[in-house]
Amino acid sequence: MVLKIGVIGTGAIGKDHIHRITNTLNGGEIIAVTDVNPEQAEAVVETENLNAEIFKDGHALIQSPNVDAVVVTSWGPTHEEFVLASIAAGKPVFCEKPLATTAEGCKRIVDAEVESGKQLVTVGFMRRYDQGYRALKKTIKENQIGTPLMLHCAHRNQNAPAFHGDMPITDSFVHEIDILRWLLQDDYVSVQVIQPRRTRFANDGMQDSYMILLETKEGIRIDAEVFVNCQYGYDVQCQVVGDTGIANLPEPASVVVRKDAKLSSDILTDWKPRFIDAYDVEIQEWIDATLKGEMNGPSAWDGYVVSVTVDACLEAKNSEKIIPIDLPECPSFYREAKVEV
Ligand SMILES: NC(=O)C1=CN([C@@H]2O[C@H](COP(=O)(O)OP(=O)(O)OC[C@H]3O[C@@H](n4cnc5c(N)ncnc54)[C@H](O)[C@@H]3O)[C@@H](O)[C@H]2O)C=CC1
Ligand SMILES: O=C1[C@@H](O)[C@H](O)[C@@H](O)[C@H](O)[C@H]1O
Repeated sequence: MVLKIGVIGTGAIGKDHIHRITNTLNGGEIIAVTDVNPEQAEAVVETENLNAEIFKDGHALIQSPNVDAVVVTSWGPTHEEFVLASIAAGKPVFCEKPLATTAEGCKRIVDAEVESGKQLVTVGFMRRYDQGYRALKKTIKENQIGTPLMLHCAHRNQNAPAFHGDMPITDSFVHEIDILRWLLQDDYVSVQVIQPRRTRFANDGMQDSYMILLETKEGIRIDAEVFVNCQYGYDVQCQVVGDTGIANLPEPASVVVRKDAKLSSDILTDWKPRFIDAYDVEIQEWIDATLKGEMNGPSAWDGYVVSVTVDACLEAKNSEKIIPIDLPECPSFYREAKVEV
C-alpha cells in the first residue's frame, strides 16, 4: 500500500522532504503540491519528475479526496491553519516546526485533535530520530550513568544571515527544548535567559549568543548555549552528568588526520548534513505509522509544550528574571499514545 501525500510549501525543506519521499524512502508517493509561489511548485514537480497535481492553495489540497496525508512545510505563521484544516478533514498531518507560532495557536490544535478523537498530528522535531540522541537516551534509560543531575548543551550555527529578533530562540533553540525533555522524560519548571557580550557577527539589533538555564520537575539543571554566528561550524553538543558517570552525544563521524604535527578532523558547517539521516528516519517512520493508522512521533502536545517554553524564554530574556513554566496537565489522550518516539 502506498500513502498518497500532499505537500504544502515547496521551499527548502519541502523540496528536501519531497526528494527523500520520492527517491530514498518507501511507501509514500507525492501526488499533490502547492506553494504561494506557483513557480516553486511547478519547478519541484519537474525536477523530481512527479506525477502530482498542483493545487491553488493548501486548503484545496487538503480537501482533495486523492490526498491521504498532508505534509506542511510552508512558513511557520501558516502552519496552524493547515494543521487545523487537516484535523477537520480527518487526515494525518506531518507539520514542520513550529506547530504554530503562538502557544494559543498550538493549544487550539491540541483541543481540535482531542475533540476529533483521533491522533493525527506529528511535529517535525527530527532530533528524536538521530542515532546519536537515541543512543544517548538508551544510555540514560539503562541507568549506565545513574541518575541525571545536570546537562551541558550547545546549539551553534556557523552563521545565520537571515536571522533577526528572537530567532535564535524561536527557530534554533526550539530543538533543544524538545529533545531535552524527550531525553530526560521530564518537563521544565523554570527558565532563566542570560545575554552574554554580543558577537560582532550578529545581524543588527539581534542578540547572539544566549546562555539559557532550565530546571526540570525532577530538579535537573540544564545550561544551554545558543550561538548562531559562531563562525567555525554547525555544532550540537549535549553532555548528561549522572551521579555515577557522564554521557556525551556522539560527534558526527569524521576521519581524524595526524599531519604536520597536528591532529584534526572536520566539523560540519550546516544542519542539513548533520541531521540528514534523522530526517530520513523521521519521514519513513511517519509514513510507516500512518499506513498502519498509528501516530507515534512528536505530538501536538509536544509542539504545545515547546511553544509555552519558548514564551517563557522570551519573558525571561526581556525581564532578566527566572520565569516559572506552568503547563496544564497533559491530556490522557496523549499520555496513552501507543509508542513514544
Ligand atoms: N526541522 C528542521 O530542522 C527544519 C525545519 N524548518 C521549518 O520548515 C518550515 C519551512 O522552512 P524553509 O523550507 O526553510 O522555508 P522556505 O522559505 O525555504 O520555504 C517555505 C515555502 O513555503 C511557501 N509558502 C509560504 N506560505 C505558504 C502558504 N500559505 N501556502 C503554500 N505555500 C506557502 C513559500 O513560498 C516557500 O516556498 C519553517 O517552519 C521552518 O522552521 C526549516 C528548516 C529545518
Ligand atoms: O531547524 C533548523 C533551522 O531552522 C535552524 O535555523 C537551525 O539552527 C537548526 O539547527 C535547524 O535544525
